Amino acid sequence: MDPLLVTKGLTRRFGGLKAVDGVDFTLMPGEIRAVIGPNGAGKTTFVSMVCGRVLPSAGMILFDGGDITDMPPHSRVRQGIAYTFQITSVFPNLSVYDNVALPVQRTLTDGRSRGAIHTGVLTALEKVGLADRAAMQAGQLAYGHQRLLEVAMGLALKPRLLILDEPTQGLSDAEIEDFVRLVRTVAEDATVLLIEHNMPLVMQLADRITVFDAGRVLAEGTPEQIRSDAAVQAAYLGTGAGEAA
Ligand SMILES: Nc1ncnc2c1ncn2[C@@H]1O[C@H](COP(=O)(O)OP(=O)(O)OP(=O)(O)O)[C@@H](O)[C@H]1O
Repeated sequence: MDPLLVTKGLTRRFGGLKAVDGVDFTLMPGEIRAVIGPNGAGKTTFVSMVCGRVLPSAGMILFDGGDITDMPPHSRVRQGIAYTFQITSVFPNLSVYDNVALPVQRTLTDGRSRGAIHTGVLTALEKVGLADRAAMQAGQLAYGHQRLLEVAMGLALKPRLLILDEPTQGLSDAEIEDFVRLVRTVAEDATVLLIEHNMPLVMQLADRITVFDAGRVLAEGTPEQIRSDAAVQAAYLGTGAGEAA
């Protein structure tokens, strides 16, 4: 099987700081990959380069074998890279339904078939458990539900790669359980790249974990391998990141 995503020597400098420093990374199709690491380790900068919001200072990004390093973000979306970010991107004055209808329209070649839009919106909302809130104004949703709406907006693009940046931030324990189920469902059709600070969730959900530290990959492996990695424990797990961060 060929990798879905590869980065080679991926680097991003901000002034004198190397936020991401020569990262070689490979993601196989169908994987659920978690990216973990201390605050400021470069996780968000890394995934931002994958989706095109931040341009690399050096290095290369391959998606499904093709070089996307210089491709604009909207073209990457068309290739199947969808992302949700820490800062909520829902339109608060639109309904939940209309928020999801926007990305659904982007996936339709004619863009106007009401039936196809309706089906696409409901499928995405049902996956995240928000179908019964379709008529609500998005800004009236609880914070956790707004995060789920973002995931629905990402799913509506029918991505091959779904990038989630701290999706469980602000979710209750019950919502996190639903989220775990949701990601497993998503992973039946797509590859998931997840930045997440909730370690029990990462250990439970990820097939593999990549640990960032100071812009570099400190370790990579299965949850068991990462849990027992001394360098990871010293840099991260030992610092109480399991409870908080
Ligand atoms: N646009 C920017 N301009 C300057 N410095 C930046 C910019 N974006 C990120 N940085 C710096 O790059 C480093 C990596 O930041 P990044 O947000 O990628 O880390 P992170 O691992 O995602 O952290 P967190 O867990 O806090 O989200 C940090 O030192 C940060 O201050």
